Amino acid sequence: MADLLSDDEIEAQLPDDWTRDGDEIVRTYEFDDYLRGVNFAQMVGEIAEAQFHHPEIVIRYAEVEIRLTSHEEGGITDADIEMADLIESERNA
Ligand SMILES: C[C@H](O)[C@H](O)[C@H]1CNC2=NC(N)=NC(=O)C2=N1
Repeated sequence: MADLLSDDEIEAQLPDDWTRDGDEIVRTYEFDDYLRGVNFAQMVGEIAEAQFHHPEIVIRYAEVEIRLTSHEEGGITDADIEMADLIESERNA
């Protein structure tokens, strides 16, 4: 079981454009159309399966919101930061 990160650790490790919302880290990505968002959500799902760490994904018209938390630990851990970093890498690939 991973350790919960401190407030300072979260602030220091949060990737650009991600924000903290209580026990979650969150980012909303914008797209030119709905299906690009759907395809992005599929890619995030594949990363989540590979990491066995699953975000909440909300697909809206031309935007996708990703929320990450570590349910078993009850807060934000390295696994959430790593997922955010991996999603950023894929989004910017
Ligand atoms: C049983 C438990 O759900 C699994 O061990 C994994 C699956 N994916 C997960 N995803 C997230 N975000 N947090 C978890 O604690 C988690 N646990």
